[in-house]
Amino acid sequence: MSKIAYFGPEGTFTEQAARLLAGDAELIPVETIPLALSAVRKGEVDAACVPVENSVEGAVPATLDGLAEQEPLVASAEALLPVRFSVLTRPDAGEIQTVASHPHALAQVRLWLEANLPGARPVAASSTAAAAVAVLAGEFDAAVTAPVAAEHYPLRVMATEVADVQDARTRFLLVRQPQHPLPEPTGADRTSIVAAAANRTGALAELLSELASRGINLTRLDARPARSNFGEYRFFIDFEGHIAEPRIGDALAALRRRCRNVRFLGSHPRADGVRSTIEPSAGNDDFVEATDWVAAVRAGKTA
Ligand SMILES: O=C(O)C(=O)Cc1ccccc1
Repeated sequence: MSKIAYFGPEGTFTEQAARLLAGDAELIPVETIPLALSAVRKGEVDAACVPVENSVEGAVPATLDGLAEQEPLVASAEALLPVRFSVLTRPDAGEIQTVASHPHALAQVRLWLEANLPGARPVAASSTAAAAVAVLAGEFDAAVTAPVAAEHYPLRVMATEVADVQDARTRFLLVRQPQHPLPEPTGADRTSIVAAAANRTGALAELLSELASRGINLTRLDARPARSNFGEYRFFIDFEGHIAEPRIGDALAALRRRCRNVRFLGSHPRADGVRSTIEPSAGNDDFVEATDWVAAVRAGKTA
């Protein structure tokens, strides 16, 4: 049976996402995102499930940095979860003075906490479920968690369906070693790369223009410090399409030509099923026809 590590402990949102993506794989909780990624790199598990972006709070830095550094890993699937929180306390809780959770969760319930627990101090925990564990251990008074955490930990449910922004969602990735075969293209796919653009005028614009000129629609652009030199950035770029498509292969080759420091982070079906936009003259058939024409000209068969 294959093994999938997920950002745990048991009862995180990531466990819910891993269950959606796992099939019949064995799920193994791991305390941090870097540890989940390193379990894949070491071959201790076949894949890892990690959160990558949230519609309210944006990117999950530990995942982006973890994918940009060390041995390459490639995303082979994604899941999109609606994010509404539960607030859990010990059954004997008195006054709530501290509320623990993952920073992304705390940021998404700030208004609710101000209105409902005005005196409580927010405290960052490594995950929502780690916060539940800490409440159980008496370290904090309340935890902001995924709804499933209440099934794992004997805590009292003080509130459910808590969210300052309705319809918030988090996207999760299933990442593997690069030798694992990529999923087939479906017409509703996402490709991700990270590129360390040179520190000179127009470098990022040049990379983006390779995608724009091929009619490729971006779905995300995030900058993170390169961490080695102050002022240097890595750009995480997601766009519609699959590396198996001629138009996407052509774009990736152009990006590589412009930037030796580009890393492929995966091509996989989109969880929302949105099909790629194909601009006039920028479909796969157009790329194939143009390449075939050049070959025919070179072979002296046409002009
Ligand atoms: O801590 C968790 O439960 C996670 O899986 C990370 C997370 C935190 C907040 C919203 C979505 C995912």
